[in-house]
Amino acid sequence: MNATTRQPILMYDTTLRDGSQGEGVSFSLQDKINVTRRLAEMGIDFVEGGYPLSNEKDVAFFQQIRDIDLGGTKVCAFGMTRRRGMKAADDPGMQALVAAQTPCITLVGKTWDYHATEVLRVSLEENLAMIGESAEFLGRHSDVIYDAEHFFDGYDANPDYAIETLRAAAAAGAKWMVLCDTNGGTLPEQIAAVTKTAIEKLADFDVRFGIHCHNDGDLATANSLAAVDAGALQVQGTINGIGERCGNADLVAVVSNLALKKSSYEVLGGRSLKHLTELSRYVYETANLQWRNGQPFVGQSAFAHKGGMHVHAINKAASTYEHIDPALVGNERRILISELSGRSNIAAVAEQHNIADDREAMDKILAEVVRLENEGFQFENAGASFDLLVKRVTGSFTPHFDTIKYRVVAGDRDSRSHTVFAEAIIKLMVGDVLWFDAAEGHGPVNALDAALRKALQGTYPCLTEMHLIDYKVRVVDSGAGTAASIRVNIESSDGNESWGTIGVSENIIEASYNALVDAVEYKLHKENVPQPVADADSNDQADLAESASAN
Ligand SMILES: CC(=O)SCCNC(=O)CCNC(=O)[C@H](O)C(C)(C)COP(=O)(O)OP(=O)(O)OC[C@H]1O[C@@H](n2cnc3c(N)ncnc32)[C@H](O)[C@@H]1OP(=O)(O)O
Ligand SMILES: CC(=O)C(=O)O
Repeated sequence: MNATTRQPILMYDTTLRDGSQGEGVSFSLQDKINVTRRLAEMGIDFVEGGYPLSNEKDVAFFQQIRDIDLGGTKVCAFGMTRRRGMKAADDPGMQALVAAQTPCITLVGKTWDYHATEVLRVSLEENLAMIGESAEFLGRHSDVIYDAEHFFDGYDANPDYAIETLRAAAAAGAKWMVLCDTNGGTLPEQIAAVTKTAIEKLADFDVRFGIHCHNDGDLATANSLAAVDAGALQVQGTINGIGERCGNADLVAVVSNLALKKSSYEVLGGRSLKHLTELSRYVYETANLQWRNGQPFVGQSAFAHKGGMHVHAINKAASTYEHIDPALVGNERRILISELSGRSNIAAVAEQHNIADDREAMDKILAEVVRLENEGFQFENAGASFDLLVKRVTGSFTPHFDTIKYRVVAGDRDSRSHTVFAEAIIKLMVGDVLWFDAAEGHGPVNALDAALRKALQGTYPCLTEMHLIDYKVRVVDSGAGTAASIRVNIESSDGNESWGTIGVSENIIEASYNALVDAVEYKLHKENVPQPVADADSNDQADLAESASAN
């Protein structure tokens, strides 16, 4: 390989096998097929689909995936060496692996003498026979990738025996030797030294090496990179690092570091990483897990800037506080507004308000943000409320309605349907028309939302497009140290855009109502809906539009 050629490092994804050993993770058959397709589109070289001895779902996966075109991506079935004291051909695990009909079979065997004698309760010779006979039997059907479980702990305890186990697999025809840091406690310098030695000791075999690291010391990515530098040509890991205990090496970070930081390697056949953030979020959603905001490269906070001094600098040059361009991995820069903001945060976020040159306006906005954060507000997830705040402070806010009063009765039980419901009544002025409405809902906020929109939809039909998509409540200590406040965050959507609003009060209903009002006002402002002009003839006597009705 000459100096300009990049060494390909193959990516082996075990999200569907080791990832599903993570607490709280379970994939349906369709999930597994969908994730496999996504991994193939990304250019992942190997996808470990599951353990065919383990369950019917995994058996069905291997049957169905066979008929799907995955381009150059190879599907692997995973299983352990034959059980002690039987022939490989008679072992149900071996038979299940062969029946999976995958181009590669990943065989896990014991490296650590302690595991062989204490866990499997076999002699060291029988363990070597189990590895060799299993690899030889499976190799008649598919390429064998040998996962040397506990390789680093085994090497530490008995280096000669650890190497013997690899030689047993290699002599039987296994194509890959994957060194596993199964307990995840090894340090990068040990990984590098032992990987290098293992490669040297097997120089007489035509085999390639890989690495499989767990994250118990929070070093799985660093350990994987150290092994690559020592000569490993395959990295096993999972998307988002999900997996047994503290998880596996996060392939998102491994791929990004190798592709963007290490010019001597090539991953994913040189493809772009611009769908990496999308893939990460897809896997979180499919596994029904919360995103990890602080996840390097693809997390929502990975390029989120909060400190005023940071934002000031990145407005001049993004590289002052960003290690890569977020677009390279499909992520985006975010500027957060908080009490730690400076004028630069305000100017960046309030770009559409054209106030970048108005230092006085920015100072006023900043002072208002600091004051409100002291009361328990937080604008990071309430961009729409911040937008309205800017309008209010700069004098460009005119409300579309004024609330006169509202009341909620919660917890009533309908004696016919036996359901618990809430009722809300609302009285408000739109221009010079008084609206008085009532609505029911599954809970107080649902009822208030329904009543508010019922009262307004006649005047503002575009409100029929919007609905609530998320509602969060939190108790917060206000800076004043008085009674605890309730912070309500509401996420609304109209199908084209979603927006966050906030309300804070000692009363949960009031906090919710304020967040709802902001949500509605934001929608009306973004649609440029004009505020109604009061009719001069009816100034002294408001029309009463009594539209209250039982739902
Ligand atoms: C490091 C890793 O992540 S390896 C993968 C771990 N993943 C999983 O365990 C998930 C899938 N596993 C399963 O579904 C089940 O454990 C099965 C179907 C494989 C086996 O189930 P069971 O037969 O009920 O066995 P159980 O799980 O209790 O114990 C493991 C058995 O495998 C044997 N075994 C464990 N590792 C190996 C190995 N590398 N080679 C041969 N036999 C092994 C043990 O000796 C034990 O057999 P014994 O009961 O005769 O002593
Ligand atoms: C093979 C495997 O999952 C491990 O050793 O951790």
